[in-house]
Amino acid sequence: MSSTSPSTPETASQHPETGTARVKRGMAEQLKGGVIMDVVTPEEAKIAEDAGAVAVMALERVPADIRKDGGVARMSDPDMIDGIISAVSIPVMAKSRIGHFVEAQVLQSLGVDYIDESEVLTPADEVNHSDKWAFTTPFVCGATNLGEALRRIAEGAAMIRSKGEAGTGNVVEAVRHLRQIKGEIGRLRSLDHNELFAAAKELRAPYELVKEVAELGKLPVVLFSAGGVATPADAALMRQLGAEGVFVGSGIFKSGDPAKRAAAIVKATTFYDDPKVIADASRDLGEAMVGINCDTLPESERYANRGW
Ligand SMILES: O=C(CO)[C@H](O)[C@H](O)COP(=O)(O)O
Repeated sequence: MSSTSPSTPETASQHPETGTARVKRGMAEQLKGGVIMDVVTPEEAKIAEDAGAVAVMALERVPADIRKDGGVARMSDPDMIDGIISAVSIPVMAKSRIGHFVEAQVLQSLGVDYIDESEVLTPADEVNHSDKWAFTTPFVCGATNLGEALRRIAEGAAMIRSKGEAGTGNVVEAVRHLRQIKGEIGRLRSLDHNELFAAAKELRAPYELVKEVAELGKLPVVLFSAGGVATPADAALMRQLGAEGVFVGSGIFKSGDPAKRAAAIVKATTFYDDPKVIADASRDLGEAMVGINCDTLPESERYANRGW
């Protein structure tokens, strides 16, 4: 395994029984260019699959409803996850709370294809994320900046999504976080090798990972964008800004015509650099979800602040 990359060797050899980083990261590679849709029932999962989603994400409530209803947001009911797995042939992801490694163990035992250790659910641990190397199931995690992304990768995440502000229907934070991550990667590339040690200290990330990103000019795992994508043009924007795919939740299932909007977002994600196709995909979609202005959102209601 040491022939892969600096971010993988010790983990694979220390945990040979739990699946290799190469396999886990490779699964995310297969989703590139696609849309991963939040679903809360088997019926929604079917709508997502029929619309062309590359995977679905099972959760208890879409983020807009978590915001509206409040309370503690947890892993979905196992029966619901089983139902979603049976309903579709595409990969099924499911969310665990940050640091709730027992929810993650349960999700792995249910046979989900990916676990999202997600800030959208109520964190279970205010200090520690789960040790993701301890699982055979790969994990995706959110990040608002490069240091956060690299800390999650050091813990074993095999895919990163920029966080955005889930459940707002407002793409502004998704843009901010993706630009932040891409901008910091660009800055690392301009440093000479002597400067990478100080950069690692500033990023609060392992030196070997920082060096790898500086050399590659990208993360060593797939980078998607999430949180607030609500229209075909939003999805295309994130792709043009460098996201390798998008997660969409509330924007689809809190809209007037979920099936139509889901298909339109898939089309725009595929043809993200063709304004004519995006224009056509944007026609006659019915009502978009009502959004929230992020500058009026109190700090305590910002999910992106969860995780560190
Ligand atoms: O956490 C997620 C990614 O795993 C959600 O799927 C995503 O953030 C949904 O946000 P929104 O409802 O704003 O589309």
